[in-house]
Amino acid sequence: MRILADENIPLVDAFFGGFGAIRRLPGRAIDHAALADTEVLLVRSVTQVNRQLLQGSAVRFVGTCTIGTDHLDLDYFREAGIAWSSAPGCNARGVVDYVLGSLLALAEAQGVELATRRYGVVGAGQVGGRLVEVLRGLGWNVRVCDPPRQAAEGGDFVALEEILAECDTISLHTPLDASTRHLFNAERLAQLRPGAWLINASRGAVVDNAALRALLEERDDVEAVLDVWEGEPQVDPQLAALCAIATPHIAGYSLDGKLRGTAQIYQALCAHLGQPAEVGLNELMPAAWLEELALDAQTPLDWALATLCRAVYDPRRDDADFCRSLDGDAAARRAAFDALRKGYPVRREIDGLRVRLSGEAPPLAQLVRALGATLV
Ligand SMILES: NC(=O)c1ccc[n+]([C@@H]2O[C@H](COP(=O)([O-])OP(=O)(O)OC[C@H]3O[C@@H](n4cnc5c(N)ncnc54)[C@H](O)[C@@H]3O)[C@@H](O)[C@H]2O)c1
Ligand SMILES: O=C(O)[C@H](O)[C@H](O)COP(=O)(O)O
Repeated sequence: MRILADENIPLVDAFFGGFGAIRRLPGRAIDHAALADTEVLLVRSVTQVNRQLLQGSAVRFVGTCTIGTDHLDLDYFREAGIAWSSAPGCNARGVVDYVLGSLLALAEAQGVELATRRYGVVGAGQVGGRLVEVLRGLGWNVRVCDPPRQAAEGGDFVALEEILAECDTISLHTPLDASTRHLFNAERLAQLRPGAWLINASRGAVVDNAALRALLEERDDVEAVLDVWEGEPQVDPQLAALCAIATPHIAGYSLDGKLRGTAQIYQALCAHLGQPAEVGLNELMPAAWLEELALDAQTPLDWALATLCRAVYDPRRDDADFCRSLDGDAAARRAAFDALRKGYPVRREIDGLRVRLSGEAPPLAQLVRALGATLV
């Protein structure tokens, strides 16, 4: 079996070596000619996989080691009888950690208490659902907007208008499709509350980037955190400069998330071929460099939150690296966007931490549990 894989998919040999010959290419260089006699195509989000790429090729299975599927033409796959799989939830925790780190950075810069803010989560699937659980576990005031889930399940959801009217911290976690493109357009952006924080780590085009830039130029009180951009890898440097935190689509880039993505696609390919999945992720996942922390029972809650989250990940470093890369011309900026992603340092997930509490401290214990970490 001939396999072509994006060079940024980790552990390709370990998982797929048993199936046959593997070639690797940068994701953006995968074109029709490169497919040659490829039967299994393994991609990440930067390869547009559609009729133009696949028609007339030997590809019978497409696996994307990502959560997002907006780069796949699923209608064409159906029409052409091409099997496919994505990796639902693989890096959702990394995005939650990114949002937590961004909130901490904004709170510190403005001298506000995170517990006093009102949170609105738009899209409560793999990522947003986990985020809601963490924020509510911390005891914070959270409203959730997810019309498809509301229609299917009923329950405790609110309209987007209520999020805009009531929440001063809004985090976007919808897929990108025709119904969510420019969900946050000029009109909705204009409704952001005074002092609002808007976080987008979903897909760039969920927010009208030109309208957001115009809003940020006009309103000093609004803060934006953007991990995703319209037109990636091209980013509007003026918009990035106006953001409190700007990063090159790395919110979900935990090592755990990337490896889970590869493992999930391996399992999907095994299922497609009717073979047992013999390679396991547990044996391949490296130990974290920091696994256990001790917290004194007297530690103030806000210090404990910042210490635990930042022990694992602080997006301000990614923001600093990205902002330095925005000085060059357009071609240099595009190259830097991809280079920062390709050379991304190893980052683990907050819920992998074990926390030892010295003494009885129920609120601290609750905080540790809310973060998904383990109390020992
Ligand atoms: N920045 C990153 O590194 C990164 C990493 C992972 C995922 N993502 C992106 O995050 C987004 C969420 O991923 P996910 O795994 O949670 O997806 P998901 O499909 O599990 O959940 C999306 C949720 O959004 C809801 N939704 C759909 N349309 C909506 C609308 N108009 N308003 C409100 N809710 C709506 C759906 O019902 C669903 O519950 C996707 O766009 C994905 O591509 C980005
Ligand atoms: O959809 C996803 O899983 C994420 O956006 C993912 O982190 C994208 O990373 P990429 O595939 O571009 O490396």
